[in-house]
Amino acid sequence: MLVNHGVPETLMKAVLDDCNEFFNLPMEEKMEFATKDIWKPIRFGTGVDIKVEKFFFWRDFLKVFAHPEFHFLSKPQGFSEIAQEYCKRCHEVSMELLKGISESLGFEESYIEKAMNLKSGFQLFAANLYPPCPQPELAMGIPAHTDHGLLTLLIENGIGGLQIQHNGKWFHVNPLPNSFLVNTADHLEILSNGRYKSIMHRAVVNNQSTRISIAIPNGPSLDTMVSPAPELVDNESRPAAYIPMKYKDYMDLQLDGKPCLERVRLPIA
Ligand SMILES: O=C(O)CCC(=O)C(=O)O
Ligand SMILES: [Fe+2]
Repeated sequence: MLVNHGVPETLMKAVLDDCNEFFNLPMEEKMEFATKDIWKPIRFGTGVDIKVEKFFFWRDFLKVFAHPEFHFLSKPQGFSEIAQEYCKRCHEVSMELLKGISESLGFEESYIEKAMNLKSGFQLFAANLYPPCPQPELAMGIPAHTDHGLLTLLIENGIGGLQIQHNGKWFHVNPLPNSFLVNTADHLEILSNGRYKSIMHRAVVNNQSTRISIAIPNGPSLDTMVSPAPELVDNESRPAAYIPMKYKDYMDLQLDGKPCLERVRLPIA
């Protein structure tokens, strides 16, 4: 949980309000952006009422590519400007955190920025809507997963629902007002050769209030080949635990819905 991050409270509130307005648009207007193609820069999806195995998935989402090129929608009015400013501030916060993380791994502060080509890093604006669900015990907002990228900055509208897994158990996360929840993600685990772990998380739903969350994953540039940092690999004592893969190709792995990290993790002795 990150506080004192310098991103104005008014901006965080404005971007959540605009997401609420977007989700309140008539379904036909949102369905213009409905696609299963993950490479479309603006993508809307609705999962409410879709049953997968024994659960309903109770979530609508909007995903927009925000960096290196900023795409956005023209509705609701003013959303694009607010979201652009918000994404820029999140990019700055994640760059700062990654400087500290570089140092914690024994590198100079710009190591991750350079190695992952963050000047043209891929950033996504991902808003989630979880309407009240009449039978929350039969539904899941978003199933257990880890995020791609390096760091995800998450905020919500004061209604809880996020859970993270620790030692095989699920824990509710109750963020402080105006804080960011920062999740370490798959490519930080790969780059650090497992020193940082990608956080397994999910979102549950409730039968009272509508929850909105905004996740901003910040990743390498799409054509960066990501592998464990050579300085953190020692063939005798600490062999590379992940196979190298371009970030873009890793994103394509998501298409079949299986956990991607398992596909690049090597069984090490
Ligand atoms: O809504 C949440 O708290 C989690 C959202 C999430 O994990 C995601 O969008 O990747
Ligand atoms: Fe996530």
